[in-house]
Amino acid sequence: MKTIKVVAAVIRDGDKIFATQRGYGDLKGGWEFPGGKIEEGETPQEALKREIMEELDTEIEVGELIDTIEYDYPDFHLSMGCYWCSVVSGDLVLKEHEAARWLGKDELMDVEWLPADVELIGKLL
Ligand SMILES: Nc1nc2c([nH]c(=O)n2[C@H]2C[C@H](O)[C@@H](COP(=O)(O)OP(=O)(O)OP(=O)(O)O)O2)c(=O)[nH]1
Ligand SMILES: [Mg+2]
Repeated sequence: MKTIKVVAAVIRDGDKIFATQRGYGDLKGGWEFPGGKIEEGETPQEALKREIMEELDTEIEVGELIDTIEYDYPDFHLSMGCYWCSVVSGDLVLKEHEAARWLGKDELMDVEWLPADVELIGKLL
């Protein structure tokens, strides 16, 4: 099966984290951490900064790796590096997503996460 390498930003502000709802494609409507596919020649950190600029018009600082999630979707294997991040500048403008929420710890289960994210949410709790 084909492996897709993805990076995702867990953007934190105080005790809340930023979740976004996918606006297009097969998984439309599911909640995720913003980010996307690593392109050839990029480090994970470079890819994540680029993706967040593209998707949210915001500059971030990429911190520690939280976990790498490995998940089998029906048609590909996902390998997703999830990093703690914080906003450096910008207003988190939704350029591709349908909606976004800042979630506190007691709200993390209030949205319908993509299947691969459920394990990560368990770890964040
Ligand atoms: N960004 C992101 N993708 C996730 C998460 N969970 C999860 O299963 N995925 C899957 C959905 C996609 O099949 C795959 C790649 O993410 P993506 O669609 O954001 O990639 P991208 O921004 O490069 O978008 P595109 O140019 O390919 O349309 O990872 C998550 O929390 N964040
Ligand atoms: Mg994306």
